[in-house]
Order: sequence, then C-alpha cells, then structure tokens
Amino acid sequence: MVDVSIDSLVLKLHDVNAVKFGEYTLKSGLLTPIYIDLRVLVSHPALMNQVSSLIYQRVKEEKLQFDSVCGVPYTALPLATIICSRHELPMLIRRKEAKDYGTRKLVEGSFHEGDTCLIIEDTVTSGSSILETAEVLHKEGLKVTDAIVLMDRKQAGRIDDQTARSVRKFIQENNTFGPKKMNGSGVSAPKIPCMERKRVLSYADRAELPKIHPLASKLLKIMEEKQSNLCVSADVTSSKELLQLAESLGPKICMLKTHCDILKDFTPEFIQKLQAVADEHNFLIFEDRKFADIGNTVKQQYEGGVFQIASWSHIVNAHAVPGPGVVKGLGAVGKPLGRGCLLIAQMSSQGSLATGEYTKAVVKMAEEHSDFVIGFICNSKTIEKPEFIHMTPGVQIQAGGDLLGQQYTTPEEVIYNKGSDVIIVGRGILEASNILEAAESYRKSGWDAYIRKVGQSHQ
Ligand SMILES: O=c1ccn([C@@H]2O[C@H](COP(=O)(O)O)[C@@H](O)[C@H]2O)c(=O)[nH]1
Repeated sequence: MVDVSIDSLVLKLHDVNAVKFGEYTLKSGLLTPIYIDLRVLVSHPALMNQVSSLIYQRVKEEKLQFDSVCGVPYTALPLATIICSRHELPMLIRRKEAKDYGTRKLVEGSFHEGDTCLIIEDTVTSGSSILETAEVLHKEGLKVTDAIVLMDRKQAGRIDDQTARSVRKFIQENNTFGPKKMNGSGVSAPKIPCMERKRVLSYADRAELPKIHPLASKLLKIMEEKQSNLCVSADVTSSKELLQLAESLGPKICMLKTHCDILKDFTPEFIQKLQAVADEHNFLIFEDRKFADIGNTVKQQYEGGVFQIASWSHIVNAHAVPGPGVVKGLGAVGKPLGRGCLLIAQMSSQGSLATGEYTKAVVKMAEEHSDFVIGFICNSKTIEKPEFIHMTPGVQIQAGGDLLGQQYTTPEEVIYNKGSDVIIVGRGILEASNILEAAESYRKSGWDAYIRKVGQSHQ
C-alpha cells in the first residue's frame, strides 16, 4: 500500500513542475495565476501510484457505487488504468475522436445499457471536460452520477506572499462547490467543484450597449426576437438549393452563412432573391470568404469581381495574418455600407495554428478596429467585452470530427461552457434526413444553453 500524505504529495507535485505559478490561460479562457499540469505525472511512476491511491481512497470514503471507471482523456487515463488494474475494476476508454475505420466507437470496453460509470479526472476548473466525457458516455447508454477529481491548491512556503494572495483571490472568486445540476442534455452534471460564473448579459442587453456596432446590435436583437443563436452554413453548390434552404430554415436562424465561390451558378438575380428571403425571415447574410491578403487586394476582392460581396453580405470575415491592412482595406469598402467583419481568432480544424499568442494578437486587432470588426470566429470566448460577438463553427449534436480534420463540439459546450454566442452548423443540419427538424433541434439546444447561461449568472 502506498503511503499518501496530501502535504508531501503537493510538495512532490511542485518539485516535478506539475504545479506552476505565473500567468496561464485555462481551457475556459480565464487567466489564472496557478496552473496544475498533471501531464508530467506519467514520467514519475511513484507519484502516479500516490495520486492513484489518493483518488481510490476518496472513492472508498464516498462509498461510490459504479460498474466501471472512465478516466477523462488524456491525463486521467493512466490514473484510471492504475486504479482499475490494482483493484480489478472494469474500465472504459473514451476516445476523443472516432476512428476513421472499423467500429467508429467513441467508448471502448464492455458495458451494458444502464451501467453506471465513475469518471476520474486530474484537475477541474469549469468541469467542461468532465461534462464532455459524461455526455459521450450518456449517449452510449451509460449513467454518470459521480466524478472524482484530484486537485490541491495548498502551498507550503514555496511561493511569495503576492503570488499566494493572488492565488487565494482567484480561488475565492472562481471556485465554489455547486449543487448537482442538469446540463440540459439529460445528463446529470457529476458532483464536482464548479466555477462561479461572471454575470452574463442577455443578447437584448448587449444590443443596447453604448459602444455597440449597429450591425452587431441588429444581430443581437434578431437573436433575442427569434430565440435563435443558430447560423446555418449553407454549403451547397446550386443557387436553387441554397434558396430553398434559406426559405425553409429562415424562421429558425439568426444568420445564413454562404461560400459563394462553391456555387456553380452564381448570378446577381440569385443574390436579389437571397436578399429578399433574408428580409422576409429577418436573418443576416454572412459570406465566409476568409479574406487574407494585403489591404489593396482585399478591397477589390470585397467590392468587385464576379461576386461583389460587399453589395449583399452583411458580414464577412478575415484572417489577421496580413496585419491590420486587411481590416483597413475591407473597412474602406464595408464601413460606408454599414457592414461588419469578423476576425478569425481560432479555427475548429485539427492542428490549427491560430492559437495562443496569435489569438491574442487577433483580439487586439479587433479592439483597435471596433468600428468595423464586430466579433470573432473562434472556438470559445476570446475577450470579456460584450460588444463583440463570438461565433463558433465545428458544431454538431454529437462531438467528434470528419475525415479531413474538422472537429465537432456540441451546442451546449460551445454556448454554455465555452461562452460563445452563435453556433455555426453545416452538415449537422444539411445531411440530416429531416433538415427542418434538425435545424429546430440545433436552434433549441443553442437557445437552451444560452438561457441556462444567462439565467445562472443572474441567480
Ligand atoms: O474554423 C472554422 C471556420 C469556418 N468553418 C466553416 O464552417 C462550416 C462548418 O461546416 P460543417 O459542415 O458544420 O463542418 C464550413 O462552411 C467551414 O468552412 C469551420 O468549419 N471552421
């Protein structure tokens, strides 16, 4: 039996650099002065054993009942393996991505519908990783009622007073032990420490902010009025098909996203019809053109050519790679027309390079051009300024991915946990057997997650 003293364990964790002090960004986007990185544990077998024993000790103390154990990938996976092997408990493995071949299962191992699965996690902040795992298990028919998490923020004279104060303040402001909650998808939120949320303004309140861009205000009002934060990505190749989509899904959406350069029959007449449908059903058009050239070129691409995008698309987007000239060039055309631009701060695709410092630089560029930039394409909220609208692609009811690197997150995760405002859904709707029903299901999931987020922050 391994001797487990919490204090000695914490010191050892600090020794192997698993507890770091400084300025770090959490998965939730929050800045934290303390970061617990238990990924290094795999290189320290004695510590792995200690941590596993501590977790199992807690399982016993809590007298938890379960049929199998699942470690949240990846850090908690080896911890769960040690516990299960040592105590001869059945284990399940949750895949982060479905395989491209074979069974395409997201949960590996043997189980029966209705079995209870205990989740094991190394550290927790908002609980989003645990919820993601719980949702995947739930979809496979498993019940999840409990999660055991290892996290200790005690210090032992190893940090200076200033750091200790800011850590304590952070813990006070951000960590509370909340009641058991439902997460809206029918999955019981496991009992874990959960983060106290900052007050979240409603879309309607944000529409009235003094510094809001008029187009952002218009979009937020549409969202509130139609109870929809759903943008459908109309990735079809014929204008007839696109118009049919716009016509039938119009009442369900706040925005329709186009890729005009994949249409085989683009004409000015088609655009007139699309604008009429947008007016009739009160949604905005967003041409996902992803401009990425010097100012002078994007100006011409936006205004002229075959597509004359500026004349019909309320919103366009741009990469920040070329520097601020791209925004200035687009703004020269778009601002007089009352158009708005989204900067691509992050991408949903696997291996995207738009992360970390790059994302921060994009946000800064947006702040410096807020008379034209109304928000971001991103995976999660990038800035606490309610004037900016965060829009997230790579959304499907079931998390997973495609064969070309697209990665999907659920509407609940995107809106509630990641703090985004708009879900952008393409194939999740377009490839459904009943497109209208699918759109309604996405609309409802996105809206319910928003209501829950706003509601909880006002309690
Ligand atoms: O990071 C990004 C930026 C844009 N997209 C676009 O969104 C849709 C997603 O389609 P799905 O069928 O839902 O995968 C598509 O038009 C992309 O070009 C994105 O996916 N990720």
